[in-house]
Order: sequence, then structure tokens, then C-alpha cells
Amino acid sequence: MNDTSRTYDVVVIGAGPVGENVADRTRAAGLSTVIVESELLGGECSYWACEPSKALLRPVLARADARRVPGLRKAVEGPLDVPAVLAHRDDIVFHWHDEDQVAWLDSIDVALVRGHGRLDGPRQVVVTTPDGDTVRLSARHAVAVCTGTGAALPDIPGLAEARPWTSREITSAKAVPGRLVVVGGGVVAVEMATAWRALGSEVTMLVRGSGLLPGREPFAGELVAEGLREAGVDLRLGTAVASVARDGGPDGEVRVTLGDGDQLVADEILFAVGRAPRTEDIGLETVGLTPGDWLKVDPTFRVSAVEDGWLYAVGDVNHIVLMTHQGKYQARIAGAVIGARANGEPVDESRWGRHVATADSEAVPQVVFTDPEVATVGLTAQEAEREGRRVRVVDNDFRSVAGAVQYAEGFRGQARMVVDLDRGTVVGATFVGPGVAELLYSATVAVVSEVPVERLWHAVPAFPTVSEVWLRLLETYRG
Ligand SMILES: Cc1cc2nc3c(=O)[nH]c(=O)nc-3n(C[C@H](O)[C@H](O)[C@H](O)COP(=O)(O)OP(=O)(O)OC[C@H]3O[C@@H](n4cnc5c(N)ncnc54)[C@H](O)[C@@H]3O)c2cc1C
Ligand SMILES: NC(=O)c1ccc[n+]([C@@H]2O[C@H](COP(=O)([O-])OP(=O)(O)OC[C@H]3O[C@@H](n4cnc5c(N)ncnc54)[C@H](O)[C@@H]3O)[C@@H](O)[C@H]2O)c1
Repeated sequence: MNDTSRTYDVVVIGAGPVGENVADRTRAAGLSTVIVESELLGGECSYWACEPSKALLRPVLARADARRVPGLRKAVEGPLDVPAVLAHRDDIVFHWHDEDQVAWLDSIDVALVRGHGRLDGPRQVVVTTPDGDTVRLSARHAVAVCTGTGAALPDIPGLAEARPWTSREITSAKAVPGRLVVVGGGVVAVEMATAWRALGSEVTMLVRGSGLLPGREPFAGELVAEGLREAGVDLRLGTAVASVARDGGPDGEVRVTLGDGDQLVADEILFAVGRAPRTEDIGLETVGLTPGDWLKVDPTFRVSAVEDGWLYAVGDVNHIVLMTHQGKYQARIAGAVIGARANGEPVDESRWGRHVATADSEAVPQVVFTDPEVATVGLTAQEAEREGRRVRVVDNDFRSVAGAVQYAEGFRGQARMVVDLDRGTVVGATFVGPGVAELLYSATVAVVSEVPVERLWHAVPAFPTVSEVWLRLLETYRG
């Protein structure tokens, strides 16, 4: 067993999309930087989350769109080519290898230590390498924890022994389960039910709440529920799981007992009920924090409870927004602020300033890749009202949009714009319908730039595009 010690300006623990971006930015600020990774560079997103799930969904949504185009429908009537879809997913995740990411890290001159990193007191990180060696890393300026999350599993009798699937197994599955039970009504649940139903599974969704996609405009969950049911998903709302058992050997069936005593049998059961921080075993106790907790940070991503401001937590692990693009946004800002502090430069903490992630609270965009797609940014009507804002909620059906009618026969969808009447700006938008994902950036720019609604009249959408929904929303607002 070998022990070595090295000193860098910055130590980053976790090379997911967020850790990689923190390292990129601290290196760009002239700071020597090392990153520690226990599995694959690229993290959950690249291998078991965003990338594989979207590779599975792309053919599903493209086929659904094509089936809405007269003249094309017949050409796409058949089933998906499952081996080709799975092979494409495998290509997208680089067959679970990370050589390309290593080459990129080399190209930006960031050092890599493979192994499990743990804090060991202020500014110290100890890495246990796969060979059992120990590498001690000291940070002159900052340690950034970017260890992300894993799937959360509820405490349900029999669950652990039943070997449930989580986001990892569902995104990397090598074959289509004949009967799949999906527990949960959030983003992972609706996306994976959409994908695997289209790939051939009989899907039953067990949703504890009264609707899908809680926290968004209610019509989003309703339209997605309609789409899933039309696709043949057995969607059961208000349904709790009481216990789970797997009969027989490893290939045995899963028996699910519901809250009302009913039972159902499946080949696999996916639990998609949220995330837990990967902080159980990262030495938090050595710096006065509690293992297993989310890491609470100040507006510049410093862990608030730790003295001297050397510990940062960025991305999923700080529980602010659990999405790759927003985590990378945080990473760019955290990297810049670590650089500014180390180089003795001023820190700009003003609203929309260089060193504060203002969009985390004002304008988080998200696309849910279901049929129909759901694209949201900013506040929902309910959130705006809860904040005490005086708002006007403007709704429009896409059927009045010529571009939508061209895009898909019988285009079904809805748009909502939330206008802050005191500021005269759009503070939230939701689009639901086929292909609406690409509308979202326009709404994000409108919210972030605080464009007066009066000026939006001069942003003319081309005819005939789906973007003309903006014009319909403005016309409805004007009355
Ligand atoms: C099924 C699914 C689909 C998703 N789809 C999308 C999507 O379409 N769009 C989107 O924006 N978001 C999506 N997300 C969310 C997205 O995956 C996360 O927000 C993102 O991965 C967070 O990045 P991160 O770098 O903070 O953490 P992670 O990606 O979890 O990376 C953390 C890294 O740290 C490493 N690590 C952990 N502990 C240690 C340690 N002690 N020592 C060394 N290394 C360690 C891990 O191995 C990992 O590589 C999805 C999530 C799921 C589950
Ligand atoms: N397209 C995307 O942007 C995308 C895709 C997938 C995941 N993600 C991110 O990943 C994160 C995790 O997604 P997720 O779907 O696991 O979590 P989620 O928080 O979106 O949804 C979890 C759902 O499970 C339900 N639930 C919680 N505990 C339960 C229990 N014991 N029994 C039954 N239901 C229970 C909740 O009510 C909720 O509806 C999200 O924050 C999401 O933003 C993003």
C-alpha cells in the first residue's frame, strides 16, 4: 500500500457534469486543480440519467410526431426496432467508458485522481484508490463537493430483498421487461413509462398523489396522463405500495401489494420517487457536518456551516435544483467565485451579478421528454401568487396556431404565460405539446432579460411556426 500527498489550489470531489465544470472554471482562473472520481468521469448524467434516457426517448417521440403527419403515418406504423434503439443508447453512453472525458480533462490541464474521496478536516481530502492506495490532497484555496445524488428508496416492507430497479437499471437495461411497474409520478417515472411502454413493456404506474408532475401547472400533468393512457399505460393515481416481494430466484416475479390490499405481479419494478445526496461517506463528520445531509450553501455556493469559507457544494448535492444544465450554471459561477477570491478580485453578489446564480430562483428551465413534451421556466401561477405578486395568467390552446397545425395534425397542447403586472414582464411560462421543447429558450430569455411585455410585441415569430403561440398569448393578454 502506497501513501502520497499533493497540494493544489482547488480540490474537486466528484467528476459529474458539475464537478467537471467547476474544475474547468477554476483552471481557467489560473488555479491548479485536481478532480477526484470514484466511478466514471461524466457522472450520473452521462451514463445512467439524462443521456441514456433521452437516447431511449428520441425514437419514441420522433415516431409519435411522424404519426401525426398525414402522408407519413403509414411509414411509421410498425413497432420500434428495439435492438437498434438499445444499441444507439449504448453508443450515446460510450458503452459506459470515459476515455473521451479523460482526454478532455488532460486538454484543460486538470489533474485526475481515481478513487473514493473523503474530507479529512479543513482543506484536506483523502482518496482511497481502486488499488487500496491512499492519496492525500491539500487545497490552498477551496474544496468543492460535487458528489451528486443517488436514487432514494422508501422504507417499504420487502423492498430491498425484491431488488427493485432504480434510475440506473431502467436507463441501462439490456432487454425489455414484459411487465413493468413504475412507482412515482415525477419526471423519471413519466419519462421512463413513456420510453419502455413504446419499447414493448406492459406498464403499470402507481402514483401516490392525485396527479402527475406535481409542482407544475396542473394542465401539464393532466395532458401527460392523457398521453400515457392513450399509449396503453395503466395509470393508477392515489395508489400507495404497501409491500413488495420477489418470488422464486433472481428471475422470479415481483409481487406488489397495494394500500387497499390488491395485488399485482410484474417482471420488474422501478422506484422513481426522488433522490438522496451522496454525502453518507465523504467525511462530513471531520468538518462538523452530518453524513447523509444535503449541503446547505450561501448564494456563492460556500457551505454555510463551515468556517473560513473554504468548502463549496455545487450541483445536485446542494439540493437547490436537481438538473444538469442548472448544475453546470452553478459550476460556472462557483468556479468564477473561487477564482475571484483566490486572486483577490472583487466578488459581485448583486442580483444577476457574475458570482450569484440568480436564475436558480427566477428562471429554471426544464423539459420533460414525454408525449406531449412539457417545457417550463420561471414561476407557475400558484408560485407567483404564493410570493404575493399581482399577476395575470394568460392561457392559449395551440390549435389556434397555424405553425402547430402544420407541425402535427390535431396538435394537442396548451401554453400559459404568467405576467407580473407591477413589473410588466413575463415571470413564468409553460408549454405542453409535441415538439415544444425548443420553444423554451425563448421563454427563458424573456424571463431572465425581464423584457417588458410591450417590447415582446416587436419580437415577431416567423409564420408558420409553433413559436407563433407567443403572438396568440400576447393577443389574449391585450384582450
Ligand atoms: C433518469 C434521470 C434522467 C435525468 N434526465 C435529466 C435531463 O434530461 N436533463 C437534466 O438537466 N437533468 C436530468 N437529470 C438530472 C441530472 O442527472 C443531475 O441533475 C446531474 O447528473 C447532477 O450532476 P452532478 O454533477 O451534481 O452529480 P452526478 O451526475 O451525480 O455526478 C456526481 C459524481 O460524483 C462522483 N462521486 C460521488 N461521491 C464521490 C466520492 N466520495 N469520491 C469521488 N467521486 C464521487 C460520482 O461517481 C459521480 O460521477 C436526470 C436524472 C435522472 C435520474
Ligand atoms: N428531463 C429532465 O429534466 C429530468 C428527467 C429526469 C429527472 N430529472 C431530475 O431528477 C430528479 C429526480 O427525479 P424523480 O422523478 O426521481 O423525482 P421527482 O422529485 O421529480 O418525483 C418524485 C415523485 O415520487 C413521489 N414519491 C415520493 N416518495 C414516494 C413514495 N414513498 N411512494 C410513492 N411516491 C413517492 C413524489 O410525490 C413525486 O411525484 C428531479 O429533480 C428531476 O428534476 C430531470
